[in-house]
Amino acid sequence: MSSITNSDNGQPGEGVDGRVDENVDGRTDSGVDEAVRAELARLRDSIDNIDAAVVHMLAERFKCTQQVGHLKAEHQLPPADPNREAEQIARLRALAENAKLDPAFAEKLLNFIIAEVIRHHETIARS
Ligand SMILES: O=C(O)C(=O)C[C@]1(C(=O)O)C=C[C@@H](O)C=C1
Repeated sequence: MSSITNSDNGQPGEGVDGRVDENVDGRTDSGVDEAVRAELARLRDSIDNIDAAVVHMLAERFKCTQQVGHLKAEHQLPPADPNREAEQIARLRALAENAKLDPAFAEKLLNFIIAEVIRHHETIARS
């Protein structure tokens, strides 16, 4: 091994300074360029933050829809409201287009979430 950051045990992994072993050509022993590894790690940090935000936003959305579910059950309203859904889909598709996100994907995602909400509403109505 020709590490330039690790002076000790000859094993791949972190060097004494906490950096990943890097060979003289800037590659780790696994063959990944150090700059590529660092860029991948930076992007994955952002992805992890975004995924956490998505989870928190979804949790807040489901808190609202649970309240809607109770309101609907108390007032004998049907779990699904297709007119409302059509408005939401049209709105979300427009938002997606503006944001350069595939509108078909945005629609599928919303339908997936709403299907789960309707399932929750039906459970609440039965209880
Ligand atoms: O707005 C409602 O009536 C809801 O029950 C919420 C919701 C949604 O998740 O946005 C879910 C089911 C309905 O078909 C429409 C919308």
